[in-house]
Amino acid sequence: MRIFWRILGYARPLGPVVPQYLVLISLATVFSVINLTALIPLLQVLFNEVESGQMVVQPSFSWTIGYLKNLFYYHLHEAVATSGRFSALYYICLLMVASVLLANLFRYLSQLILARVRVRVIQNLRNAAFLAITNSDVGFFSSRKKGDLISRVSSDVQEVEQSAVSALKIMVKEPFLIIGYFAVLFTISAELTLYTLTLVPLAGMAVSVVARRIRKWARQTQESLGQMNSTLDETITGIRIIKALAAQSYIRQRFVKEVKAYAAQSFNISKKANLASPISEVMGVAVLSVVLIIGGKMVLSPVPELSPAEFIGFLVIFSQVLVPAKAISVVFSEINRGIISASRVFDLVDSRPEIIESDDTRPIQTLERDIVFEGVSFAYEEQEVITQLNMTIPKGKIVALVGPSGGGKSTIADLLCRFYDPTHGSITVDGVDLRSLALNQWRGLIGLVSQQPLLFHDTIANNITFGRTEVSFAQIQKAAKAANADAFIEKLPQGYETIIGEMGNKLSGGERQRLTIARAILQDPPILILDEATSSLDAQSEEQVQQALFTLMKDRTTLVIAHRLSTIQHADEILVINKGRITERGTHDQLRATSGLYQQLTQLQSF
Ligand SMILES: Nc1ncnc2c1ncn2[C@@H]1O[C@H](COP(=O)(O)OP(=O)(O)OP(=O)(O)O)[C@@H](O)[C@H]1O
Repeated sequence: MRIFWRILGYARPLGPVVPQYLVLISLATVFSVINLTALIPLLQVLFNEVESGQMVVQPSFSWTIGYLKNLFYYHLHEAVATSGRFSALYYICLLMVASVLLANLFRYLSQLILARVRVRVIQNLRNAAFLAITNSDVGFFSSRKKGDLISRVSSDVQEVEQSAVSALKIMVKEPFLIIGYFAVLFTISAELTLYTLTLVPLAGMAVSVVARRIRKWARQTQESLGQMNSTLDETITGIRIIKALAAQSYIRQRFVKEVKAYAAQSFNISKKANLASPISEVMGVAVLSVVLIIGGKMVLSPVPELSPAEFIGFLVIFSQVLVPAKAISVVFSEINRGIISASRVFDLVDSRPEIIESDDTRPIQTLERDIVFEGVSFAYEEQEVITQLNMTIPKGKIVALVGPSGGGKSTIADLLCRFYDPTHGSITVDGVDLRSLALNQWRGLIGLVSQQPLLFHDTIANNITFGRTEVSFAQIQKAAKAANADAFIEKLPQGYETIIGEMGNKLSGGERQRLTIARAILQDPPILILDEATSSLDAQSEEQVQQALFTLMKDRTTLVIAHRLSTIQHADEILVINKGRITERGTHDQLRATSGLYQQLTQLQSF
């Protein structure tokens, strides 16, 4: 239930619509009740229970249903006396049509309000989940499955909409009707109503047992869905490799297995969920029969406590009570699914990043002097991947990291971006610990050109500006020119407005890289992290990318994870990183003169 209230909390700022809703639903209820209750006088007229000529005294006013009833009968008697039974019938029918019209009008208006609430809840919930994803640490994503995260933001939120939020509709509408109907039932026969009141909860209990079972299955179903999404995502992303390895049948088998598990679990849920309705229906009819027996006795006794018309009216109204009661019981079983999905979404929403700003955060505008790693060690889990690292990147200089794969180069770059904090030692920027700096300001000073260019299914211009709106077309073009990208862009059919496909898959590797370089040039960050691409480009492409990189690195403080000899030759210091430690350091010429790892690597030319 706590989760349910929390879901409703996402309706903010729609709180002020509550009174509006209450008024509308009350009116809808009143007219629905009038509509059904009109049946009793109708039957009385038909059964000749309202005798013509019999006049009653006009009742004196009071705030009770009894007053309304008496007033109605006063006018009914009058109508029968003056115009005859048939006209009375005619008036009652008019009353029924008018009341059903009004009831439905108010119900429609109240449902519009609920629809607004529903839409708002889902909108806010989805945004909150996405916000949590964008706020999460980089490390968060290595321990989570992408498909599972996607399914939390998409299908879990949808599940909340379909069940929990729809349940809201029933839960705030039907109780009003039940109360309204019971009020009338009480005025017809308090005794009979009391009997029925003791029986209704029995029916409810049976349904709640079913509801509890459903929870268990619901969580598993959503988890299976996440698993399926993961496989789907991996397959689409890696379709080239899957085909090249002829692994289609392997991946299909995996997917088929997951789909089967999902199907089995959702069938289990349906088995239980569909039980709710028959159980409540059978219980409903059982309760109705008991009422028939007790009420029948009251009508048939020598001194009837109820007239036949009242009894039929009672039964009709009581059968209507069962409709909302049944709806509520079904909702209780459905709501469980929504609650499970909601708790999966809230898990995500509640995840707190570990990398946060300290209370006394210091602002940073630019790099003045240097970045210093002092005794830095780092472990992702148990195993240390960086050990006692000392290095200085002076302002305006290029420091290159080289070394065998898995040595820890990317981890050093991640530490510099503060995607992770060192487990030991410190990183200082102009003498200030990185952990004390305003995080977003610091990251804003860093331009990251990575091995896997992040490109979106959007135009070239938008991929270069990357969310910055204040940039003119001339600036975009200038950046593209500096990155050696202008020539190929101009040749494209729509130039800068060409859509480049998902992850830029309509461009070549070299073109993609130059586009991200153009983006970095436009961003103009004082610090640059360059994770060079290992993928081999042809000589011409390589030359163009290289030139673009030199333009980019000019006058910037650069940490480069180097894979090309040409970049390294210009580095002010080269650090050879092996198994998390610096094993050699110096300039290209100095290191080449030694007979260490660096010399071996240069002989391979690419590393
Ligand atoms: N998210 C992670 N969780 C756990 N271990 C990780 C994670 N990322 C990297 N590692 C491990 O840390 C070590 C260093 O990895 P890193 O990516 O920094 O190496 P690298 O020198 O950049 O390699 P490459 O040149 O192949 O990109 C490796 O042993 C790797 O398996």
